[in-house]
This record gives sequence, C-alpha cells and structure tokens, in this order.
Amino acid sequence: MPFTSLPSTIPRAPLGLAAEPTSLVPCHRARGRIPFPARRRGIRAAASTVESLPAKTAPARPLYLGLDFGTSGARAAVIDDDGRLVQDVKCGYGEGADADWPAAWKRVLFELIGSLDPDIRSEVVSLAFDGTSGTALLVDPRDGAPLAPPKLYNEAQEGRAVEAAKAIAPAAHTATAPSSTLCKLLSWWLEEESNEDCEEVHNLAAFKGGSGGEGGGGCRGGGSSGWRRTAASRGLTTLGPTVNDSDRSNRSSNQGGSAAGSGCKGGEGTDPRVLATTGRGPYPLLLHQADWLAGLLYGMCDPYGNAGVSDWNNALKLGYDPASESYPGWLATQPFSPLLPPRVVSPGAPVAPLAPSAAARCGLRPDCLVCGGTTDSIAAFLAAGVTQAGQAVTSLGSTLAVKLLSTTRVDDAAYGVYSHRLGDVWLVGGASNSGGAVLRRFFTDQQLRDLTPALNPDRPTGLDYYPLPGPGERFPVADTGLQPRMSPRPKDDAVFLQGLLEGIAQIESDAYHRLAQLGASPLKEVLTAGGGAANPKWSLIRQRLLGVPLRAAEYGEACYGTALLARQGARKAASESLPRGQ
Ligand SMILES: Nc1ncnc2c1ncn2[C@@H]1O[C@H](COP(=O)(O)OP(=O)(O)O)[C@@H](O)[C@H]1O
Ligand SMILES: O=C(CO)[C@H](O)[C@H](O)COP(=O)(O)O
Repeated sequence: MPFTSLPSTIPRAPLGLAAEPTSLVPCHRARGRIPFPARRRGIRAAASTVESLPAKTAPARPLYLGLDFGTSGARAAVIDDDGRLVQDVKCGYGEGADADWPAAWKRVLFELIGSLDPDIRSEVVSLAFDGTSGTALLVDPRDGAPLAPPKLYNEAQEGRAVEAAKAIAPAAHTATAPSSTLCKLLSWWLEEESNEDCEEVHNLAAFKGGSGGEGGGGCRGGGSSGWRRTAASRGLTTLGPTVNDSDRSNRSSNQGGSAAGSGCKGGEGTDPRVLATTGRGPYPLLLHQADWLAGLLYGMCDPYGNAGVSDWNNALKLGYDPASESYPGWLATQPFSPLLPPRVVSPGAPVAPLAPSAAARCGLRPDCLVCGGTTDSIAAFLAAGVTQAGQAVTSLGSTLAVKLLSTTRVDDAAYGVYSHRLGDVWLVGGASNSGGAVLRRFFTDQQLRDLTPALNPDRPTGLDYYPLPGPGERFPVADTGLQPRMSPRPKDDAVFLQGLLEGIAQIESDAYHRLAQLGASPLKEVLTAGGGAANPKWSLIRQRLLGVPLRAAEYGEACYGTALLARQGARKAASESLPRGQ
C-alpha cells in the first residue's frame, strides 16, 4: 500500500511548546504554567520560532490532554484548540516502582491528572495515552486487575515462546521478535501449570504450530503458573494451551478488530465466547500499557461492550495488521485468540467516554472522551510535526528509537525493523536497547551537562563502544545475546562519555543505513526528540555520522504528540456527531 503524503487528519506542526528536559521528580509543573483563565499571557516562546501569544489572550477552548508513560517517568500536556500548550506536568514513578509497575503507573496516572490546575482540567474534552511499545499486561477484563507482573517493552522472551511465534507468524514478521507482545503472550500461554489449575485439559496437538506435547505448556503436574491460578480465583475462564476445533468453533473468535462485546458486564453486545463456556466468567485479556491506562479511565468497557481496546501502533507487535485493520487469520484462529484485545482503533480515534467514577476521581468532565493511543516514540514523532517522506525522528530517551516517514512499508524482524501506520503513511524504524539508560548507569543528568563542554566532536576517541544496559539488542541488530562493549574505560570521564555518545551515534547511523538497505524512502533530515536532544556536542557527533541535516525537534515531548491525537479524536467525534465514545 504505497502512501505519498500525510493525510489531512494528521495534526500539523504545533504552534508552540518549548520542550525543556528536566529531571523527573514527584509530580510538578514542568515549566511556568499558564493558569487558565487566570493569567492571560501567552505560552513561553519555544527556542526560536514561535511568537508568544499576545498578552490577555486566553487559550482557544476546548482543551485536550495527552499522557505519556515513558521509560523513566510520565508527563502530561494540556493543549488548546490551536495546539498551544496550556500546561504540562511531570511525575517520576518513584523508588521501588519496579516492584509493582501497574500500581506505580496507576498511582502516577491519578497524580498527574490531579496536579493539573482544576480550571484547566475542567475544560478538557478528550484525552489519549502513549506508552512504551510492547509493554504487556494480562488482566481481568472486568476491572483491569493484573493477573501477573507485566512484561516490559525490552524484555526478550525465552526460546519456546519465540519458536511458537515463528511457527504461526509469517517469516520475519515483527511479532516474532523476542521482545514482541506476541512472544510475551505466548510466554504466558505456554507456562506450565498443575492440572487442578486447568479448567480444561486439551490435546496439545491442536495448538497450531506449537511446540507439541513435549516441552509445550499445558495442564500437567508440576508448578502452577501464577496467572492462571489468579484468573481462576477471580472466576475467569482459564484456557488451557489449546482448545480442540469443536470447542474453538463454539468460542467463535471475534478477533476482527471490532469484535462484538466481550467480557463486559452489561455490555450491549453479548460475547458468544463467554456463553460458550457454560456461563463462566470472561477470558483473561492481554492489553498494552497505554491500552490498560485508558481502560482504567473508561471503565474497561466501550460503548460496543468490548472489554479492552488497543490501537494500530501498540497492537503491531502483537501481530495486528494495520494495513487490513484486522487481526490476520494466522493469529485470529489461534487457541489463545480470546485473550486478544477485541477492538483495535486508529491512533486518536474516539473510544469511550470516561467512567463516571473516573471523572469524579480526576475532576474531569463526565463526557470527556478517551481516544485511541499510540507508542511513546510515535507520539514524539507526532510532536515533532514531521510531514514529508524522508524526514525522520530519532527519540533519544532512555532507549534509541528511530522513525522514518516512508512511502514504502518495510518489515524485517531479522534486523528488528517494522512499519507503523499513521493515517495513510508508514513510519519505518525500530528501537535499540541502547540510549540514555546506558548513560544514566554512569552519569546523572547534571554530570552530563557539566561534562559536555569538554567533549571534542572533531577528535573521535576511537573507543568503538557498543553501549548497552545489558546483554541483548533489538535493532538494528536483533540479537538477544549481544554483549555490551564499553571498555577499556579511560580515566578521563569526558573521554569516556564521548566514547559512549559516539557509540550510540554509530548505532543510530547504522539504523538508518539498515532502513535504506531494506528499501525505505531515502533519509533527508533527522529531527531529535527526548532527553538527548539537549546535547549540542552529541548532535555534532551524530551529524558527522548521519550526513544529513540534523536538528532538535521544536516540540519533542511525546505527551504533546498524544495531546494532538486527543484533539483529533474530539474533532472526529464532533464532526461525525457520534454519540460520545464511538
Ligand atoms: N545533556 C544530556 N546529554 C545526553 N543525554 C541526556 C542529557 N540529559 C538527559 N539525557 C538522557 O536523556 C534520558 C531521558 O530522556 P527522556 O526523553 O526523559 O527518556 P524517557 O522518556 O525514555 O524516560 C536519560 O536517560 C538521560 O541519560
Ligand atoms: O524502546 C521503547 C520504549 O521507550 C519502545 O520499544 C519504543 O517505543 C519503540 O517502539 P515503537 O517503535 O513500537 O514505538
């Protein structure tokens, strides 16, 4: 499907957001805020090109909220109808968050929204989320309660799950990458469990392309898997690793991207899958981080009775096909298909209105619309306002993610390359495990700022590092065993830092060369988002390697891009006079 330009529905470059990287601390306003309507002065001028709003000019109502749940913290932006920033707030996840990520994300969600000015919050008519891509949760579809710890975006799964994914998906499909959401779902699915935890024991052979009886999952003696026991204790229908054909036909998988109801109490649609299992509870549900956070706000049930809504971008690594806007047959016919999100929408599409309890808790309007989300690197791409084929955005955050606007779609899991759909264009790229998280192993943000003046981009160190936070790389080399290369360490920290920055810059350059080798549109310009965009010396190092113009995205914050999606969704709902949330 060749695409030649951004459709009109993709938001144009915003009118102003000075992205100032600041360290993440408990929720606080990320910059001088513009109380609305208390203070009439305009937004703060961005680095160079944006005129401040004339004094006494109130932001154009209504307002829209974007919420970014990144690797190291979360950030929210409220924009007005002209795309001007009204307020943005940041929140760290706090010490010990990794002991219970869903609890941390949920806490920060309500803290973030609660830290917005009430007079601004009350004017927000729609919101959307972006999260780290491939971060997966297995939950109770009725209330979103996690059934097991989430599997994070960069967690490569073990061989058995990867083998199973490769057995069912097309060759080189991004869903076969070890850190894909499909591999995470298969890891849960193939977990062994004791017979008493299985409500149904079935012949493994029916598992299409699975690893068969030996070594496969299934009900047998031995340790029970946490998620199935938790699901059973909550009255959910826990599927075995396979269902036989007759059983599966009774469950009539509704995975067409817009399923009839599934799992919701009192949803309009009835879910034949639930009825087919003699009236027991619904199936567990797989959601991505952004889907789950949105579900907490609309009550996990959309107006169609779907328990669980995802979007084209988050669902890509699960195997969803954004070109056909559906789950492909090889996925929809699998025995675990009842666990897939029953509805997948385009980024920014209207999903559902807030649940009354969430509206009351957040101080948001009861008719505030939750819209389809995206991933953090695509949100940063949207914020940058890129519109032409050949333009690219490098997100230099905790990880290095590249997105090239291409007229041709490119997917090759052998190199960790995949294409996201946005409107009617393709964002070709991938995400390396390298990036700022490696720098933070050695330097604080302040130390980075202090050392940067001593860097000398014109005198390469020759250290030839491959900086990684640990073994394993996703892109442009897809190798779960790739070892970090960051020695010898010079005595001079500035030289060591320059070696690390050169190493990450080389990965970025190799990434874009890989995309060109695979047939993506030729690279013309690179915009940079994320914390690393603030380092001018690093930009010079990168520029030398990339060989195309490089500049910091004027509006690099992912939450801004996601706020643009919320604006798009509200306008779509209004233009189609859809009942809120359809
Ligand atoms: N001056 C700097 N030079 C290079 N890297 C920086 C600088 N300041 C911050 N960073 C890096 O930016 C990263 C944080 O960027 P951010 O976009 O907030 O990440 P994320 O959203 O992925 O958590 C940190 O890992 C940090 O090492
Ligand atoms: O590294 C990541 C987390 O920050 C994600 O993997 C990154 O978002 C890239 O994934 P995608 O290209 O699907 O957005």
